[in-house]
Amino acid sequence: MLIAIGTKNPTKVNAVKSAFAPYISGEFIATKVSSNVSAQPLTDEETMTGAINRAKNALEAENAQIGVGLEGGVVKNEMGIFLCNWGAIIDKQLQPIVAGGARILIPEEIGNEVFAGKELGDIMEQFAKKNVSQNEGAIGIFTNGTVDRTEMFTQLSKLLVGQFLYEQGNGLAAYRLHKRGK
Ligand SMILES: O=P(O)(O)OP(=O)(O)OP(=O)(O)OC[C@H]1O[C@@H](n2cnc3c(O)ncnc32)[C@H](O)[C@@H]1O
Ligand SMILES: [Mg+2]
Repeated sequence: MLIAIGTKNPTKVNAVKSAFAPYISGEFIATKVSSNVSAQPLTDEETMTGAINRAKNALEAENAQIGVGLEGGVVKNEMGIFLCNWGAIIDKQLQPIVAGGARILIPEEIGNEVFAGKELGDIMEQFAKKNVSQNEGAIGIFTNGTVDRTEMFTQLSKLLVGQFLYEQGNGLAAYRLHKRGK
């Protein structure tokens, strides 16, 4: 089975491989695809849509059996600005399984810069004076290294593969999203 992962970011690729490998035997291929949403999603819906689009685009680009997409974003509510992450698995049925990742508050000044139009990855690079998004991630920086971006995406990927296996074992499509929004 060919499993196409819609990114070249090593935190995402390594997370999918380590979460899927114990359960699904197959070959993994990392492929750079569009998310068809903005580079910096600002809502749960946009972030989830980006994950679904990456999964679909990866499946099609590599003619794979399964496509996987992971997308990072931020969300704002009355309590503050939070990291948000979503992931999706898609197969030839093209109806996605989705799961969300951990979320933490980010400093207000950083969140405001994101909502003013900058990418979080670029802000974090300036803030930490090194590449963050392909290493520990903002989540790793702001949790003092207790949970890094790879670990967060690994748990998210386990949620995805677990739902996929549950569905296969039970013959249910309960976890498939049937509505795709716009
Ligand atoms: O190559 P891709 O897969 O696009 O990897 P990316 O690091 O750009 O990741 P996303 O597009 O999914 O994330 C959208 C933006 O949010 C940033 N981002 C999201 N979560 C982050 C985190 O935990 N640490 C650092 N940057 C993060 C990221 O760098 C982008 O600017
Ligand atoms: Mg990106």
